[in-house]
Amino acid sequence: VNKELKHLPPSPPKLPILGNLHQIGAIPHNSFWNLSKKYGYVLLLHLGRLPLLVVSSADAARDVLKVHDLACCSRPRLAGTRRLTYNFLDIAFSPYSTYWREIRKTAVLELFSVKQVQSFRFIREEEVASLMDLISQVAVSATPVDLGEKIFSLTGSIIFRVSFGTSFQGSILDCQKKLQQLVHELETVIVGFTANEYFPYVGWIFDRITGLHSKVEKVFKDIDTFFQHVVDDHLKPGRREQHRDIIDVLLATERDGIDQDGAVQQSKHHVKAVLLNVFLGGIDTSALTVLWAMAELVRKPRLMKRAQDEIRNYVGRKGKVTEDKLDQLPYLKMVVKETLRLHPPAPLLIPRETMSPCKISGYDIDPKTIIFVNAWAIGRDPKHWKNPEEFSPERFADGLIDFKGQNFEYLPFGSGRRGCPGIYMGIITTELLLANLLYCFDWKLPDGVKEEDIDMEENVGASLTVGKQTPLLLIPISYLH
Ligand code: HEM
Repeated sequence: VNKELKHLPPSPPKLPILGNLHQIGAIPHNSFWNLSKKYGYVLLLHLGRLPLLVVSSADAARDVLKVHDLACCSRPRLAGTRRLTYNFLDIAFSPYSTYWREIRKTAVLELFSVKQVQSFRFIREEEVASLMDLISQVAVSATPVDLGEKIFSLTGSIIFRVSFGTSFQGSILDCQKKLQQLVHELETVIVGFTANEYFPYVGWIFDRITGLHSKVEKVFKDIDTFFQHVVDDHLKPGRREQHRDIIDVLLATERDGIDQDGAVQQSKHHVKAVLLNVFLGGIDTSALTVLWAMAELVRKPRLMKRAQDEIRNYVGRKGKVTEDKLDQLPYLKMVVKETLRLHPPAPLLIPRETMSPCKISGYDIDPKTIIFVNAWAIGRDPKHWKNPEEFSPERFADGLIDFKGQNFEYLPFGSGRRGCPGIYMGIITTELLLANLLYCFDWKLPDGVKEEDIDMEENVGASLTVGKQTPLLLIPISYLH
C-alpha cells in the first residue's frame, strides 16, 4: 500500500534521530499509559529507527492476540536476548518458526501439563512448610521479616528442585542475594533494547561506553555456568532418576529426536535455553504476585481478615494448608486475581513482532513492527473496571472473568499462541504460598508504621517484570501457638 494511503495509528511528536525515546521515563508502562491517554489507545512510537506499537485497550489487544494472532506472534530479535537464549533456542523469546512450534508443543505436553505440575506437589508443600517453620522462629521474637526476600527464596527453592533437580542451597548460585540479583539482571538484559538497535551503525559505541555489552556477557556467563553444571549432572552415567525433573524430560525429548540436526552441543543449548525460561518465568512472577497481594491486604485489614477467616474456617487447626484445599477457597482465588489485575508481573507482556501487514483497530500496521500490549494499563481502564485503582477482590465474585486469555480486559498471562504456558504452575504456587502465609500468621506492621504508610511504588527501570520499590517489612504472629 502506498504510504500516503495507509491509515497509520497516531504518534506523539518526535525528535529527529531519537524519535520518541525521550518520552519514555523510568517506569515504561506508566509512560506509555500517559502517552496513550493523550494520543490514543493504539499508538505508534519510534525508538530511534525501531517502530513500536503500544496497545492499551481491550479491543485492540483482541486484534493483536486473537484476530491477528498469527501475524503478530513473532518476537523481536534483540541482541541481549539472542545471547541469553543461545541464539533463540528457547520458547519465550524465540521468533516464530517451526522450531518454536515444536519446542512449545513439547513443553506444553511434557513440562507444563496438569499431570506434570501435580507430580511436584510434594516439593511445593515441603518447601512451603519449611518456610513457615522459619517464619515461626522469627515470630517468637516478634521482629519484622523482609517478606519479599522470604517469598523470593521460596519460589526460587521450588523452581530449583522442580526444574534443576538440585536444591538452591549448596548449588553454585547459593547465596540468596545473588539469586535475586541475578534474576533481576537477567530480566533487565533480556528485554533491554541496545543502542545499536535504535541507532544502527553508531549504536554499538554507546553500548560499549555504557558497559551494556559487557553486562550481557557477564550475566550470560553466570547463568551458563550454572546451567551447564546441572545439565552435566543429569548426563552422568548411573544417575538415579528419583523424580523425573524438567531436564530429564528435555534430555529425553532430545533422544526422541526433536532436534533436527542432532548435534549434541546444539541440543544441550536448547535444554539450557528452556531452563532460562523456567528460571525467569517461574521464580519472580509468582513471588511478586504473593508480595503485592500481602502488601495490598496489609493495607486493608478487613480484606485480610476475610481471607484469613475463609482459610482458617475451612482448614481448622490442621497446621497447614495443602494443595487439595485450594479449590475450596474462593476468596483467596479472588485476591490472587485482583492482585494480578493491579500488579501484573509482566506489565507489557513479552514484546511481539509482526510478520505480515495487518490491521489493528482499523490502523495499518507494517511487518517488523514491535508490539507492546500494556496489560497493566488495560487492567486499569475505567471503561471496563469500576474504581480501577481500588484493590477490591469482590469484583471477581461473579466468576465471569478469568485469566486464561478469553477476557481481553484482563491479560496478566497474555493470550493466544504466545500466551503463558505456565499458568497452572504459577497459580498453584502463588495460591499455596499465600494461603499458608495467611493461615499460619497474623501480620502486624512494625511500631510506628501505619497502613497508609505502606509504599506501593513500583521498581524503576525497564525490565521484564515489575517489583516493589521498597521492601515489605512485617511482624509475624503465629496463629496456632
Ligand atoms: C504468576 C505467574 C506467571 C505470570 C503472571 C506469567 C506471565 C506471562 C506472560 C505475560 C507471558 C507473555 C504472554 C504473551 O506474550 O502473550 C508469559 C509467557 C511465558 N511464560 Fe509465564 N507467567 C507466569 C508463570 C510462569 C511459569 C511458572 C512458567 C514456567 C515455569 C512460565 C513460562 C512462560 C513461558 C515459557 C512463556 C513464553 C511463551 C511463548 O512465548 O510461547 N510462566 N508468561
